[in-house]
Amino acid sequence: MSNPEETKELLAESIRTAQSSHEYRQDRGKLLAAEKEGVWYAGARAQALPSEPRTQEIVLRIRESERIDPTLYGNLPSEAVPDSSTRDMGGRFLANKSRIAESRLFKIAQRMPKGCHLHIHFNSELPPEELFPHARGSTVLQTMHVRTTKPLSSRENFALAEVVLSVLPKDTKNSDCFAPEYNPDAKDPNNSPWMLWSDFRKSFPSDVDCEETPEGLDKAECWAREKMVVTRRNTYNDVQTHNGAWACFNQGTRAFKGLVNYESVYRWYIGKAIDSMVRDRVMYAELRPMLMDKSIPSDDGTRKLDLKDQMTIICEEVQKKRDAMEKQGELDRFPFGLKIIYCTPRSIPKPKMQSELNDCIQLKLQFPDLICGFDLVGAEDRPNSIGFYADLLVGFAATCKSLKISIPFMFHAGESLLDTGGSFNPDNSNLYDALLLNCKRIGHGYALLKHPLLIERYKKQDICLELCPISNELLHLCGNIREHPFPALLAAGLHCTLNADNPGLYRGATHDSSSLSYEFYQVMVGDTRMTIHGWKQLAQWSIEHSCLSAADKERGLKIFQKDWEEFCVWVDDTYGGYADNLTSPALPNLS
Ligand SMILES: O=c1[nH]cnc2c1ncn2[C@@H]1O[C@H](CO)[C@@H](O)[C@H]1O
Repeated sequence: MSNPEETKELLAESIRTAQSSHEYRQDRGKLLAAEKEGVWYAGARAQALPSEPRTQEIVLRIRESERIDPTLYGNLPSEAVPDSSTRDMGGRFLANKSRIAESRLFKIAQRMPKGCHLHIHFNSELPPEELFPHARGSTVLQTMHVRTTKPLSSRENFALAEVVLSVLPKDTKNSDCFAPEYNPDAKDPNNSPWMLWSDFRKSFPSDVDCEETPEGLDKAECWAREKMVVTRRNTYNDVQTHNGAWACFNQGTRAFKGLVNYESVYRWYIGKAIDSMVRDRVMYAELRPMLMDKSIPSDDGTRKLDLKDQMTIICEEVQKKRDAMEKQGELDRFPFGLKIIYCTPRSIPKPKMQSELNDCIQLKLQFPDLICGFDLVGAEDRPNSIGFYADLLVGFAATCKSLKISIPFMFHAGESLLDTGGSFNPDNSNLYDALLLNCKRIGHGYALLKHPLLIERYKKQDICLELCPISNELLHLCGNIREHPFPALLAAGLHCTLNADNPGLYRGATHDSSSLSYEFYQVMVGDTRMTIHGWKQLAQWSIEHSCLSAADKERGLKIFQKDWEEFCVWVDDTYGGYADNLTSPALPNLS
């Protein structure tokens, strides 16, 4: 033990060291500067407009003031237990939804030019609230049918039953879903489980409770809607599991399909989907329809429209929209139309996969400018892995090469916490096969951080990640955006884009058509290191990694640059004064 004199001397010495610790502070400054220099959005920052630091300052001031604003989030650390009106900024998406609607930061995210939307399932751009009015409309009044997987004769069955909508000829034999003797078997050729949707709506009891009752929908529609969309109750309830969330979601997509897949609405949908993207400041999209179902019905249910008919409708409606926009002098808002990524389920046997691959090539030959990729869909924790089909996929790539056509793979890969390709063996991870099969981009890539070698290889092969953060939360990969690995994936140097995946099913009960705006909002509140240079970089990558031609990409980037300039001016004009008057804490220097 040292004597008191020695202790005194040591303490005096340490105070002297602290006073002369400039060196430490300098080292620390250098360390931070080095990290900032190599930050993932350095490219966008290097080309920032002179006005961008100002935009950055406004956005940060607003974000940080909204974090502590008691009417929005109220995230002030305190010993007092906060009241039930507080929410975490970057907490659960659906719980925060009503706050986001009030947020200035969200309004800025809505106004921001987004570039391209590269990962969105075809049916889910629009919410069910916009589709139900069509399903009760005159053209399908006699033909829109419904079946349930249980008789709706007890309260319990209302909760348990799955629902499917479909347009069928008007002479379809009608059943009564509400009768105790209702037979739901859809596979038995001697049974017709279908009930006319208009009868179903009339017979629907008035005392069935729904979690959400969006304006304009009747009881039956609210009930059916809840079988389709992800709600707070079905995703956040404390006994929900990962598989449970996926099962609900899959039931939802099966139910939802019937609302979009008939001739008049399919046609109407294309234009409306484009309108919604334009409002969301998206300039181009690559949509993913599930094309294993080969046809959709005409409104009277008597004709079948095959894949060629469907693709023709898409081309016609895109052209109509282009013509209308050109007339308004607004073609730059959606200059390249749409492209289609052929999707088929990962659950099918090999011979079926072979015929799907053949169908994809046929469709590409018929619609060379429309078909731009091939993907496998469905939960990755269920069979099959991509590797299971490797021979067929290698053969497909070789066939495309000899036909001189390009159909790059854009597989869902790494959208999993198990990362075992639907097996018990981590060696079956889809992330290996996505690399070896030369994917142009992958859907999600959530699990990629587990593979440092793959990270390097993905970068080398310039494989872009289509991140879908809200989808990942709602399907139980993470608890909220702050737990999502996007900051680490970006910091690892991977090129990423932001995507809404299934916005029509993820939006909650609000009549608004934003989809990508929510994703951009989420990353800004999900990581304190996100900046508007980061926003811009993500949008620019979405153009660079799209399937547009080199000339279109160049044009797209030019349009984006002009839109970005206007955006920065708009932010200052609209929120500059407001932000200057905020008395928020000292802001971090992120520029
Ligand atoms: O995030 C996803 N991962 C994998 N499959 C998906 C995802 N979202 C939708 N689907 C699947 O795509 C088909 C058409 O929508 C549906 O089968 C749905 O389950």
